[in-house]
Amino acid sequence: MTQLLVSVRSAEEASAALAGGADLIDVKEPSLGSLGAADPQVWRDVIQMVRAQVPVSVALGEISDGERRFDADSFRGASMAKYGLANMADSAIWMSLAARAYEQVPRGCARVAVYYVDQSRAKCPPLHDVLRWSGQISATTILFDTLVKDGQTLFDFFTPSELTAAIATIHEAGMKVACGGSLTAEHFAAAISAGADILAVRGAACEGSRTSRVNRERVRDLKAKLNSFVGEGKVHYASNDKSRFA
Ligand SMILES: O=C[C@H](O)COP(=O)(O)O
Repeated sequence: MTQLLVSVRSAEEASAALAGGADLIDVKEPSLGSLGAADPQVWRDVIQMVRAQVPVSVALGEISDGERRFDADSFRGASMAKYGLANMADSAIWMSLAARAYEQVPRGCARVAVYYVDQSRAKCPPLHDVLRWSGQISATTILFDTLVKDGQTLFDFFTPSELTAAIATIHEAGMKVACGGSLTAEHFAAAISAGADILAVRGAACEGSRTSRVNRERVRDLKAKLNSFVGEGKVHYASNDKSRFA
């Protein structure tokens, strides 16, 4: 069943996301970018607050920001970790640079490989290269996200059928797929129909912009929307059938 991931920047926001029914909590600092790394003390605060009720993932920033060392202890209690690959498209050695950065993620913490769907703006490597490389870091999940948060969503860059095909390829490779990128409830049907395992949101869970606060009621509404598809199996999404899931 598709799960709801909510990105938070504090233990207080994690509490709101949990109370709203989030299935996974992701820690990031949204003012520092799409995958902005929060201070490891924030990771610890969130992990302590969540008390293993749901998995917690941590965002580690961009590989292109340069090597930032994280204390191995900071990852204690984190289930997943991810870096962004923005600005790596022109690097001949991005695969080894990125693989080296992931080496500091302890083995018990699953690695998530990220593909920015606004690839030309993000200047990130193409999807097929990210997938080829994901084996090098033993990634368990591929996250589709947008680098630039200007209102364009995942579906401004992927048609539903392109997303379906990409997810099928990733599933065949034995990995899960998390879909993010300014998704709102009205995108859920298309993403679930395409086969997404996880829907990753921040902006839609916040009171205002994605740098404002996560709101419990908003998370509850998003979870209710997701739950409305339970039992549907693959949602049969078609352009003339949107109203059923709107
Ligand atoms: O991990 C996914 C991102 O936090 C999604 O953020 P967004 O919904 O504001 O694009």
